Amino acid sequence: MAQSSSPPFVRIGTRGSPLALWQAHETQKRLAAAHGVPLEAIAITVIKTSGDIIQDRPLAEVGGKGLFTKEIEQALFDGAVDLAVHSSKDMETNLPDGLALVACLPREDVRDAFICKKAKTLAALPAGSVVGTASLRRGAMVKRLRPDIEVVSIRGNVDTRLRKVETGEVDATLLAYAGLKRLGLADKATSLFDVAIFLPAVGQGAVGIECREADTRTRDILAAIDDGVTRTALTAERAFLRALDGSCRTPIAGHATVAGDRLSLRGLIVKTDGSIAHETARDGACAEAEALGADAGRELKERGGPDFFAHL
Ligand SMILES: NCc1[nH]cc(CCC(=O)O)c1CC(=O)O
Repeated sequence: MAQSSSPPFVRIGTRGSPLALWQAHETQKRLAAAHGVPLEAIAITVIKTSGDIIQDRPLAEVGGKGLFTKEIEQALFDGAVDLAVHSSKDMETNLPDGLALVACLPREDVRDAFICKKAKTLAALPAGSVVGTASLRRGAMVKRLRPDIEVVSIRGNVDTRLRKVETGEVDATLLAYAGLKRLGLADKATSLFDVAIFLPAVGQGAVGIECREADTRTRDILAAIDDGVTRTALTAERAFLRALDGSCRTPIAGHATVAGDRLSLRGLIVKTDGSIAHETARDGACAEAEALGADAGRELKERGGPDFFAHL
């Protein structure tokens, strides 16, 4: 039945994958609670991105992670939505001029999960086993830890990847534990990698919210749900990535933690074949998050040299 409704309080743009929808609904819930408005007052618009459409080729080949955000960012520019909710891991290193990452939801567990029916851990997997992953970082780290294991590229959403293990198409895969938890699939994780040996991707487990930089109304609305600790960690991690010029094509890992007003960051670059890795760390004041991250990134860029990622 047609119903005259007042304009929405604010409008969210999101991809349509199950994980993206979870993130959009979580943002909607938090905004509704923080501002005392009904859920229905916060519109959710699902936007199909090129990344959702091109499913058959590895992401690094078809143009990287901008593919998952471009159409949503266009909707922001067009004024069709006010804010975009992303897995911050999938956000481009350099956002388009006029857009900004202004808020974060509290971070989920950052660890990578090992999913396998044949062994409890990567270390216990028989030589010659096949690990499927879409992530260059995970592939390179698997090679580094287990050069005797074959890494193949698989794409698709979380369900698709789990099915490939289930059907035996691959012996194991690695997924963000955060995504599994959010989808109610935590029990699919066979084991979890300690961050000390398997450093997560920049932004892993953190939901990032983007809006038009000059849109002070939306920025004020988002400030009410922003998790400052997560945003500080993300600031350091993303500055690290930016200094390295990281895209989906480069196996880079980075993870920051915050305790009080102090921040610790670890960063790593690794060759796709796992043969060489360089790692660094920074500790400092949260207020220096950006500078600490950038400094760590510059160090690794220098240590890696100009050809570190060149063979890709
Ligand atoms: N690239 C896909 C993607 N983007 C965010 C997550 C997981 C959730 C998160 O890290 O916040 C995933 C799936 C995965 O890496 O397993």
